[in-house]
Amino acid sequence: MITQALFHFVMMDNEVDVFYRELPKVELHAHLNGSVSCPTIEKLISRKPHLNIGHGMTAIGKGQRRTLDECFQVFKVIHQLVDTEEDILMVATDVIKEFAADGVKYLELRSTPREEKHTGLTKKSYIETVIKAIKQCKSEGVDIDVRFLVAIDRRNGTEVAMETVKLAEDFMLSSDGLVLGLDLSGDPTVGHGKDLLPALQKAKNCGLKLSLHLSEVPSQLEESDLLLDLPPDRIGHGTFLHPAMGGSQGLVDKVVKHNIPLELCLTSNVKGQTVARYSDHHFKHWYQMGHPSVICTDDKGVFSTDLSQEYQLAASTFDLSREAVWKLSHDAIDCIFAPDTVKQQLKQKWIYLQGN
Ligand SMILES: CC(C)=CCNc1ncnc2c1ncn2[C@@H]1O[C@H](COP(=O)(O)O)[C@@H](O)[C@H]1O
Ligand SMILES: [Zn+2]
Repeated sequence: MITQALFHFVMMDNEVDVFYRELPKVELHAHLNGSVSCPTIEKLISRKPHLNIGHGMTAIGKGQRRTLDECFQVFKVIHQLVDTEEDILMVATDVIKEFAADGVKYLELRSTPREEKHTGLTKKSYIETVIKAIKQCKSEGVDIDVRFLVAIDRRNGTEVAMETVKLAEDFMLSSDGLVLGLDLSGDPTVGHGKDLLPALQKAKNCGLKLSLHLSEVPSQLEESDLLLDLPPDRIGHGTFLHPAMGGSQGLVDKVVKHNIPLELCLTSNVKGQTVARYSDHHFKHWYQMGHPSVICTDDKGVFSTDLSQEYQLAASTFDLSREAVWKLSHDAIDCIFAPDTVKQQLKQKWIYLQGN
């Protein structure tokens, strides 16, 4: 598996300057099934040839764009390929090793626990299997600290959200600090956040950290206003919060007041067409304000990218010096959900790597 992770990395390496590859990085917004690389998809396809799934159906290549709806169809295809404990173990192990090969030193993976009656997969065994993969990579000495966020798919409504919070709480208490929080994701055009507020409030009260996809599409201003009062511990995308993007000063004020870091995913937003071009990305507004902004991949498999490329893209688009890029990756440490001791260890690692 190491060989395949390295192959993938060498293939992508042509496009990325070694500075970005060697830059130590923190990845805080990565959906497990959106992060599956081509070599892993190939292994999954060979396990399930009867599904007749081709590569073009699981990734969006260079220069391509898709509607948001088409992007969400891609996840459905991947979910067909990943429906057993064995698949999840392989996918999670490969994804972790690929992030490590890309210079990511700390990773918060997120995934929606799924039940698959025909294979016996349960939501509990789903999470247990991801945890098993994290522990397996650690025991093999893979140089990356990996944590897990349990995801709520907003499409599934109030009751499932409440069940997911309970599950996440159980694992938070029994996983030796591996399960740290909750993610709210899924098709932003479906459902309303107000129906999920009680579940999110409960999660917060029991000590789960919250990362919420907010204002990924323009129509969510009222929902964002409501969810920001929780407040969440981090925001995914927040594309339409800023007045320059059609949001409002009131929303920005709330984000600033609570000092809520943003997880920003340039390629995802451009390929999903919520941002027209890289130079229009809302990174520029928040970064200029000095607000905590963390570069992330979202779905490195689906969007055919990796974190080094995303840093390079941010730097070339917004004219960031190497010092500024280094500071950007260093400052991401303060936004992780793991405790202060872990932050200190990571900061030591950054200092060590800068000197070498
Ligand atoms: C369409 C598009 C531009 C996608 C990127 N933005 C996203 N917005 C909201 N939810 C997402 C996004 N990317 C992945 N997800 C969530 O992550 C799931 C896939 O990873 P997993 O099965 O939870 O392991 C998707 O089914 C979806 O619920
Ligand atoms: Zn996301």
